[in-house]
Amino acid sequence: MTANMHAFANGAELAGKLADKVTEALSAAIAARGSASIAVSGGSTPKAFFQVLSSRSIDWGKVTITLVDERFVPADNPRSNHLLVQENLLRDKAAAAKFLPLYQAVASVEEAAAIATEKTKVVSQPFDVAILGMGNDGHTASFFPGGSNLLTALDPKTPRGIITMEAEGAGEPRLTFTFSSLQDARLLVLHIEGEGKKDVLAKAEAPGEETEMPIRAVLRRAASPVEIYWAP
Ligand SMILES: O=C1O[C@H](COP(=O)(O)O)[C@@H](O)[C@H](O)[C@H]1O
Repeated sequence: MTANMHAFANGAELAGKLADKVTEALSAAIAARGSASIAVSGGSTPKAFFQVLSSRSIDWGKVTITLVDERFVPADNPRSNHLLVQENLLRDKAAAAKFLPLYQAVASVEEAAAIATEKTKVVSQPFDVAILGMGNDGHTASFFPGGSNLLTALDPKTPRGIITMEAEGAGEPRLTFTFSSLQDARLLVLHIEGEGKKDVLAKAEAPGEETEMPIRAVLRRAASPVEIYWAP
């Protein structure tokens, strides 16, 4: 419903300030409830932020990290979001955190979604922090324009959990948390970088169908304010 823009001079400054904000949110969750949860995105954007966050003094043993979305590929695949998190976030002080992968080594992506939904039930109600990204096509999480399960994924009545998505722009079949799982995170961030993404955001903020630019569902209907972190 509400979006707040936080603009920074460069990616390094953004990474530091976003790490400050997430450190504060995870530490507050631990103080209030004894544990904390964070769902992070993959792609190319979050790498520097992950590296800065991994060195922050948080009681990481009480933090569970999972992914907003994942490709149906094992963790040694270069396109795996798990691999990105393994190499850039689950290191230094953050190596003590618990990680819940979405990918499961089973025969079908549907089976993997069912297993991942069960395994992540402990943390997603709601997340303390969810960091979303956005593609140039206006997708967020794996809510792709033209996606096989897009309407179900965006339906606020679809329960929390993970569903499958196939789309032309997605490459491999995907696993993604549903809109209902992400939209009420206590800290809901949209992390984007570059002038191109700023233009995509402006287009998404204009009138149009959610199915054409699924990020619109988050910008228009999330229960939590969307904190937009942007740098050129
Ligand atoms: O496919 C994906 O892309 C988006 C955006 O990635 P970026 O490379 O443009 O930063 C990402 O948020 C999502 O988690 C990922 O699976």
